[in-house]
Amino acid sequence: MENRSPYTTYYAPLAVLAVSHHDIFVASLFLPKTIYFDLPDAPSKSSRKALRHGHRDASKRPALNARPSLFTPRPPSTPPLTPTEDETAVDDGLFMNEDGLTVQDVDDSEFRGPADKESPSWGGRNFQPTSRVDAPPPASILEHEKTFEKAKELGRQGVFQPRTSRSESHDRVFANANWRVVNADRGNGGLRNAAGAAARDGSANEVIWVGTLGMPTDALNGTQQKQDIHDRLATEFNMLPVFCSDRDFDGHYLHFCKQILWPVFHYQIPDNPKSKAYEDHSWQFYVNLNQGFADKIVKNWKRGDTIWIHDYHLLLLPSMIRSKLPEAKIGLFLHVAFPSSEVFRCLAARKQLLEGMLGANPVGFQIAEYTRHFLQTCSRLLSCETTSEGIQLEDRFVDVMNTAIGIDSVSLNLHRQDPEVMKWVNMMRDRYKGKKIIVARDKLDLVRGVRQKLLAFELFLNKNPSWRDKIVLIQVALSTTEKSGLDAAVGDIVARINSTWASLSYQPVVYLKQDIPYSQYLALLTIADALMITSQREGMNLTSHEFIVCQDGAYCDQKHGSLILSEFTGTSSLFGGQQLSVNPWSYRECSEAIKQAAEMSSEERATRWSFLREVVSRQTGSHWFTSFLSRLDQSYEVQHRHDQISIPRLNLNHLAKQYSQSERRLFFLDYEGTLVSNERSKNAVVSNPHRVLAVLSDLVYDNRNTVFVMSARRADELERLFQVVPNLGLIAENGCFIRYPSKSTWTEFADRNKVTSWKESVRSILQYYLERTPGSEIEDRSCSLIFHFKNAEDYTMAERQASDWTAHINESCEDQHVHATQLEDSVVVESHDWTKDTAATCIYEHIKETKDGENHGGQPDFLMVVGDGRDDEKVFRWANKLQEDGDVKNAVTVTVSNRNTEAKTTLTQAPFEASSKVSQRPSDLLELGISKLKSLALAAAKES
Ligand SMILES: O=P(O)(O)OC[C@H]1O[C@H](O[C@H]2O[C@H](CO)[C@@H](O)[C@H](O)[C@H]2O)[C@H](O)[C@@H](O)[C@@H]1O
Repeated sequence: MENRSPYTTYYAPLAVLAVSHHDIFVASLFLPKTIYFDLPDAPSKSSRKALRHGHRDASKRPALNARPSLFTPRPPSTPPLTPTEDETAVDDGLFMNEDGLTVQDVDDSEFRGPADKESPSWGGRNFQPTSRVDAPPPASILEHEKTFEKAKELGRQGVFQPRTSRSESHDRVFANANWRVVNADRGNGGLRNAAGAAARDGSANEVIWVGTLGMPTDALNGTQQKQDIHDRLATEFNMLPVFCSDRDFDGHYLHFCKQILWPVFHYQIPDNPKSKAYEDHSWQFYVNLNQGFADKIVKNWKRGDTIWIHDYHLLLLPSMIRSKLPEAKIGLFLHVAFPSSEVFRCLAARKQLLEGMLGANPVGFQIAEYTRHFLQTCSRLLSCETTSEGIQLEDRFVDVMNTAIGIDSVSLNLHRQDPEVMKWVNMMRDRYKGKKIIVARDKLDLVRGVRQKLLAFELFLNKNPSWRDKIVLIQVALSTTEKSGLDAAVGDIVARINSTWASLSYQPVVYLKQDIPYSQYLALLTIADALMITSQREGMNLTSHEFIVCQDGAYCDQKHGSLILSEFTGTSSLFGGQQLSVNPWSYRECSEAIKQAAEMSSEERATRWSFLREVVSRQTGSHWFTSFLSRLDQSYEVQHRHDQISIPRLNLNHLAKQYSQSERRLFFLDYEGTLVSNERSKNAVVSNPHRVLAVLSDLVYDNRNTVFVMSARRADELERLFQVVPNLGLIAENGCFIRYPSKSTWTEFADRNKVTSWKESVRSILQYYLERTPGSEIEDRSCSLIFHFKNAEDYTMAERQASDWTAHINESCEDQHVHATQLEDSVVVESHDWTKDTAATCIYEHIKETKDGENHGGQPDFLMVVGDGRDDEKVFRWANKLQEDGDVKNAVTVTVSNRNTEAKTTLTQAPFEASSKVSQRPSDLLELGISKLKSLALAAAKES
């Protein structure tokens, strides 16, 4: 351990963890390690070392003083001595940057291999097995219904993928080859760096990684080798490999993730009319792969362990694990953007995906915008109750929060000291002397906006011809699995700019369609006058952070370069406007930003840079890693405490004792769903109102009792219902109106002007939907508006759209303190200002102040609240607090529902009762309880 390089991400051996504590499983699609097979005809490690150490064919090697080919004028070419693909990512001690860029440990001082040279296609490397499937299927699959028909005929599920002609001998070669564990060249470098930094800083325990090897593994099926690989990774590297079939991986990653989720999460809706079919066909693979992860984690989990799931590849995993391990501590962090609900709803599997995510607690996002979108999407698509903090499910609360990832400057600074970086800094400084340099390194997919950037640069040159010869754009483009024709389009633009503006000594765009070694990458960030990011959407963008660190002037006099940054990146929202923020869709704006960057005074650059440096230093990867884990602990603690306190059933004997010992009693009894079954429920059995009335009459007979019934109904309806119990107090329209016992007048709490104003706004929205939903109607109550769609001609459609109407009102009318709630056949809109608990508080204060004995007055020493709905929870909380504060001697709060609650007792059926033949409904149970109180009350009355 002591000898490990400071650059190396450290993964402690499993044995150490086993004795110490609870484990942290970090589930991410790709493990930080993969396997290199030493095949008979592949270069051995020693021969590869020899290559790196200069024993390569001398005729192909440039002289030491040769100009670095990276920046040789046209055609842009590969840097000298670029090792072949199979040499990449094979040395231990690699460092990853955000995009999974592999970088050699600088201990290996002579080797400067390329990083992730061409983002090798899955199964496309010659030191690893080939996939059993052809991936991806050609785009033409969408044009040929017949292909699907044929697949169906053959009884196959999923994407129709012809078998490759891979031979049996291929499998045998790999089954018998020697192998080594090497650093993986794909995956989330930002996450790995953060985990490594947190471990180094001692602020988080080492983790057990769970992921795939990022290579086809069917060829290893049934071999001892597969088991050995598994065991070695588990025991020596703390990594649990998930082996899934090549077909599942292919369908999951290349199809569902890359063709459906990645574009949609970045606002690019697949517009092929047949892409729905495409999505359906790859969905099952997404499910299968997630299930593979779930099985692996469930098998290895023990009580107290933490599970932290990462990114859009594994969205079903939280609920898959939750269903097997209800008590597990599970967190989910989404690294990519989360789109607006309007975009997310285009996904066919939208509900499954959201429900999958909600198995976690907490769910984390990079920035507030994504959190907001997620909350809105859940509210709209799942019709669940949301607050700014999270989502209230029936049985638990899911915290939703944002905490942005950062970089590890410590490690980055160590790498910057590498003499190789200095070598490249010096070369490039000389090469571009007197010129402004704009740099960029992006994946070449539509989302990253490389095309827009080049067009903006072209516009800049067109508008500012005086800058010819004085400015260069160096664009590094990493290839992706995306097949979009973008490649050719970008190539054309580069050619056009260069052919228009180049001279014998000047090439305006240096375009490298390949990745570059890390040392060159760092050198580029160091010598640049500006970094230009024009992503159309991006979860964060850590290249910007790395750029800021490299611009401190420590290794180059060129410093404090400008950051031209798309406003659609997560990073943009953190940088307080000190970046040159651009809308990548506006070429004009981007070209002006280039001009501004090129002409900015050094004072202004310094001021902006200092601010950005401060943000980057504060928001580190290590901090992100530990703060998410501590938030996960907190969420779990709260949840667990709640689960642990199993709410006791109401003890009637104890209640009777409290009752008989008290002198002034105050009752708040909810009506719908509590005293009578909820008529909204499809299976409702309406209670016998006469029995309810009889029980209430008995209760109010004792003048030490003051009883209020709380209801959503209108005042006149309640009056009619309870006219035979005049001594009963009533709360109508969920707290807007109160009628005290024995009074005939109502007190209204709502401010009429306010009500009129919010109703106007809400009515105009409802009116719009009313006109488009024949059969629906708007009910105008004094303090609420109700949109009824029970009789809608197309009920199914109305029911489906109700969550959108609800969300629309909640978004538009937030400032007016109103809230819309979707019920079974209606959407109810009412004010936040007057609720059941505000009414209960008023009544309590009023009764307290009223002279003892006069009109049920005097300080209550017994308070009972019974209810079932979410709106009753606040009344429970209020009553519990009165007891805690010593204001009321006995406060009894009772729920008659199964939701998680603040009530101290429940009247729901215990499991054994539920199975008994004569099962009772909550309202019956309450009647029983009240009947018992009635007898006590009568007995007490007789005694006195
Ligand atoms: O291409 P994939 O294998 O599907 O992975 C998606 C990307 O994951 C990583 O980027 C994401 O996380 C970064 C760190 O939180 C964040 O800055 C970025 O915006 C996210 O997209 C990885 O760095 C990329 O290379 C992957 O493409």
